Amino acid sequence: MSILGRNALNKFSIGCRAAAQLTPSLIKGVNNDCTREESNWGTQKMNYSGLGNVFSNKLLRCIPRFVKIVEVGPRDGLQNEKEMVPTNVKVELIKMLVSSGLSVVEATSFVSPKWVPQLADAKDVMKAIQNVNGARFPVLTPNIKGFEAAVAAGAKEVAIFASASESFSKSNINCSIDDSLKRYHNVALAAKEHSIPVRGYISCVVGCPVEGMVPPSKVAHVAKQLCDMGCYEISLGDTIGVGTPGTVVPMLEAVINVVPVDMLAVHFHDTYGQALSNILASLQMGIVTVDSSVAGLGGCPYAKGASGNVATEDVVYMLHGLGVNTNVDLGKLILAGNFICKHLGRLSGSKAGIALSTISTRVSKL
Ligand SMILES: CC(C)(COP(=O)([O-])OP(=O)([O-])OC[C@H]1O[C@@H](n2cnc3c(N)ncnc32)[C@H](O)[C@@H]1OP(=O)([O-])[O-])[C@@H](O)C(=O)NCCC(=O)NCCSC(=O)C[C@@](C)(O)CC(=O)[O-]
Repeated sequence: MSILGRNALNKFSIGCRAAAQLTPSLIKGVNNDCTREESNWGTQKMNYSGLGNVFSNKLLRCIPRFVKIVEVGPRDGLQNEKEMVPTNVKVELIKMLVSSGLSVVEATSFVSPKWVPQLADAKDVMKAIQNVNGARFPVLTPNIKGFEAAVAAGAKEVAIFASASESFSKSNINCSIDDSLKRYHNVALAAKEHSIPVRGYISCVVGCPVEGMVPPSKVAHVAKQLCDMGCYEISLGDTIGVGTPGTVVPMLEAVINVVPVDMLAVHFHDTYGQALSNILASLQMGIVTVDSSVAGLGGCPYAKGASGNVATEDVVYMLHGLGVNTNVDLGKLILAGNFICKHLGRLSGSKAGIALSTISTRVSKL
C-alpha cells in the first residue's frame, strides 16, 4: 500500500472511532408492521413456519416488505474493466437481468470515452435495448453534453453524480463540488423540460481515498442540493467500501434530517466485507432502495483500492431470507451473473451465486 493510501486509512480509522463514540444508539428502527408468511427464493417458495419468534423480534419488524433493487452491473460493474466487453455481451447481460425481474437496470454512461473507455459504446447499447420492456434503463450523464447525447440515444431517465469529497470530485469529474452542482443544475433543468426523471448520486459518503473520513454534514449538504434541484431519488455511495454500520448510521441520520428517507437509496462497495451489514442497518432506518451489481462486479476507475459493489445475488438472498419481496428470481439472476463471469473469465464475486451454482444443498432442505 502506498504512503498516501496508509495515511488515508489511518485518518479514516481515527474518524470512524470518533463517529462511533458520537452515536451510541446505532440502530434506530422505523416502526412498520411487517408480518409476512412466505417469500420467493429463486423459483421456490420458502416456508417460514417455525420462525415466529424471529418475526416478533423488534429489529426485524423494522424491515420493509418490499425493497427496490437498482442493478448497476452493466454500468458501475463494467466501467472499470480493462478489456473491452463487446456491446452484444453487455446487451445480453442487460436482457438477462431484466428477465430475472429487476425493474431498474443502469445501462451505461454518457461520459467522456477518454475518461471511461469501456463505456464508449453507450449509444449502441441504448439502441440495442430500445425495445426491451419491463425495466427502466437510467444512464449516467456528467454534463449537458452527456445529457443531450443520452436523450438522442433514447434514454428515458438519467443520473447525475456528485461527491461529498472535494478530492474525489476533482479526480472523478475534474471539477469542484460546487462547480459540479452548477453543472448538474443545468442538467436537471434540461431534464425537466424533457420530462426526464433524474437520479442523483453522491460518492464518498463515508470515506474518501485521499481525504479519509468524510463528515456526515458534507453528505447532507450535497444531498439537500440534489433534492432541491429535483432529483427523485438520491443514492448514497460508499465508493471505497470502508463504511460499517458505525459510520453509515450517523451519515444516514444526517441525510434523513434534510431529505425524506423514502427518496434515498444506498450504494455499497464491499471492499471490507461490510456491505450486507450496512444494507441491513439502512433498511432498519427506513431505506427501501438498494443499489447492487450482479456477481459483485465493479470498482471506480478514479477510486484506487475500491473493490466491487455488493453482489445483487447476495442482496436478494438476504432480502428473501428476511421475507422481503424483491420481484427478482434468484435462479435467473445467478444465470446472468454466471454469464458475465464466464465472459470475463473469472469467478463470481457473489457468495450466494457461487454457493447456489455449485453446492447441491438447497435452502429448502435446510
Ligand atoms: C465530466 C468529464 C466529461 C469532464 O472532463 P473534462 O476533461 O474536464 O471535460 P471538458 O469539458 O474539458 O472536455 C474534454 C473533452 O471531453 C469531451 N466531453 C465532455 N463531456 C463529455 C461527455 N459527456 N461525453 C463525451 N465527451 C465529453 C469534450 O467534448 C472534450 O473533447 P475533445 O475536445 O478533447 O475531443 C469527465 O471527467 C468524465 O467523463 N468523467 C466521468 C468519470 C466517470 O464516469 N466515473 C465513474 C462514474 S462515478 C462512480 O462510479 C461513482 C458511483 C456513481 O458509482 C457511486 C459510487 O460508487 O460512489
